[in-house]
Amino acid sequence: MRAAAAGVAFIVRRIWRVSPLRVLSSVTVTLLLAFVPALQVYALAQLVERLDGDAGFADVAPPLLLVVAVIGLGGPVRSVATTLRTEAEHGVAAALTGDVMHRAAHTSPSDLARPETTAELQKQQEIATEASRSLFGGLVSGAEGVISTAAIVVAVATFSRLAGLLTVLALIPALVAGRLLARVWSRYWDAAGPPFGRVRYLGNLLVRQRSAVELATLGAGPSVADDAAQRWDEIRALRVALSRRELRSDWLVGAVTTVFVLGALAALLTDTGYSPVAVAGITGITAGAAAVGMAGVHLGRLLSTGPQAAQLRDFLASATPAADTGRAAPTQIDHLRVSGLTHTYPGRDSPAVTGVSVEARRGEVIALVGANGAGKTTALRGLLGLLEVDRGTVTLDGVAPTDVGTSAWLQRFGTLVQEFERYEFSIRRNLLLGAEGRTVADEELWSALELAGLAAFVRGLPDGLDAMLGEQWGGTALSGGQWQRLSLARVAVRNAPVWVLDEATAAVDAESEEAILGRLVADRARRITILVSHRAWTLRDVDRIYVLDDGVVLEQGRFEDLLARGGHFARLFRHQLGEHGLEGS
Ligand SMILES: Nc1ncnc2c1ncn2[C@@H]1O[C@H](COP(=O)(O)OP(=O)(O)OP(=O)(O)O)[C@@H](O)[C@H]1O
Repeated sequence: MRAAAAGVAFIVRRIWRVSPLRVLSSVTVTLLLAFVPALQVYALAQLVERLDGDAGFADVAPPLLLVVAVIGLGGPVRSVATTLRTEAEHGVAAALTGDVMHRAAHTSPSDLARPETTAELQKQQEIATEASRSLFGGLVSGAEGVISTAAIVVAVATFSRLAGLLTVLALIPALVAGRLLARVWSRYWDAAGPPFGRVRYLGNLLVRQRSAVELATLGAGPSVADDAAQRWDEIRALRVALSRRELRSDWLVGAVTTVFVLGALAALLTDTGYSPVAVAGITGITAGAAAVGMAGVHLGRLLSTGPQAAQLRDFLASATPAADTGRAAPTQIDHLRVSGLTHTYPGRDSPAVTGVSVEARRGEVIALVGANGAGKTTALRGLLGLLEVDRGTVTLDGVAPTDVGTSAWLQRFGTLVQEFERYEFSIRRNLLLGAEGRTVADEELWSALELAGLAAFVRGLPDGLDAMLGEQWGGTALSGGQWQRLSLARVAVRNAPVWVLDEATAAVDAESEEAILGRLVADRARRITILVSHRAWTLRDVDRIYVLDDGVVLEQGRFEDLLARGGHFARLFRHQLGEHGLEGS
């Protein structure tokens, strides 16, 4: 109950900040409507009293006109109330969805790397759009129901106090049912959350251009659609079970309410001595039953969605983890040291990396190599502070991630990840994504594009740096390799003191790859560069290669030394290198 009240209060405050005028007008009009049934009772009572054999039109005109006005204006005024309420609801949904997006945007990358965090964000986004809307609607309609009931009870009580009392008591079953259904609804949301998330994911696969084309090419679209349909079935089954319970509860509430209504009618007829004026009271009691139902349904809705809104409030208020010290990141790092890094992923028996130690000085290019699953990416994620490692330390010039906080730590890195995203923004915006808040001259953007081997292509575009990317926005399409070059250029614009390039040129053609790596190596002096590569020849000029196998560094050294040793490295690259070393070198 307290959580529901807290949630309602939160939504009311938020909606008030968004559009106070709409809230005020919506509440005022709805509350006015709440008095309509009672007014009707009053007008009818007046009418019946004046209807005797001697009455003329002038005698009955005032109450008659009141009845006509109440009935005639009721509909249009209600649609004004609905319009105002819907506008206010949309306003609060948009504002809260924006709040969730900002909260997501300020979540630390290490937190975002955990699946629970993204699941929570999705859940809160749903609450922001759905629950917040129904809550405001529920609050206004619930208030209308309660005030309506109170006004009717007062009107009916003028004929019979007992009838008034019984009408108000009819509220009890509706409230009890609302409370019970609130629990059922919250269990439904818990159970339906995962299939809803899955359906959204599958739906996106079928409508997002890249995955849709790939699935269509594979001929796999229908099976993904079937999969989605199955999840809908699961959701439908849960929803049907819920509807059945709602139905049973409605019947029960209806039956008990009917008993109260019958009691109220009997009391009314007895207390009015079966006089014609009882007609007004009868109208009041029947209108009261409807108002009671409305109050029960909407208050029940408040009880079920209120706690969710309270959850949303706590979620939005929760501090983003790893507050930073506020110190500016250094522009130069002399020494990187990773010592004894060990990490076991949740649910795994053995560590993905064990005791990994890596070192690099400014100006050096080092590489991590190993078969798929050897632990290279895990080691890099540990280095970036994106994992809570079991053991081991990472320092840059003696400073550890915990000394400065996650985002300040990450400012020291320019990272190109294996699964880089294709941001369908303009080229300029793409390049500036890692340098937000810094003024970057166009020359800097061009030299980054030069490094990544993309400058000639961008110069050829009519809008140059401002060319929009992504065909679905009427922009330019890029090839896979061009997207990767753009991501590399972004790392260059970021200009961080440590570059982490996880297969940065895997999609680039061999000739261009050689040129890009040549430029990277030539330009190495100002930074520490860490590469992950599966192509032997890209490792020739690297200062030190760390060879990982099953999460352990088996060998380290320069390219020729490792080859000469004939160990794991030599075996790993045997096919690429041919019998006597690098073919064609
Ligand atoms: N999020 C995760 N949860 C559980 N296990 C994981 C997770 N990420 C990776 N692993 C496991 O950890 C091991 C090392 O994976 P990692 O991604 O570090 O390998 P890698 O050397 O980078 O491989 P690749 O060359 O394919 O990129 C693998 O066995 C992988 O299945």
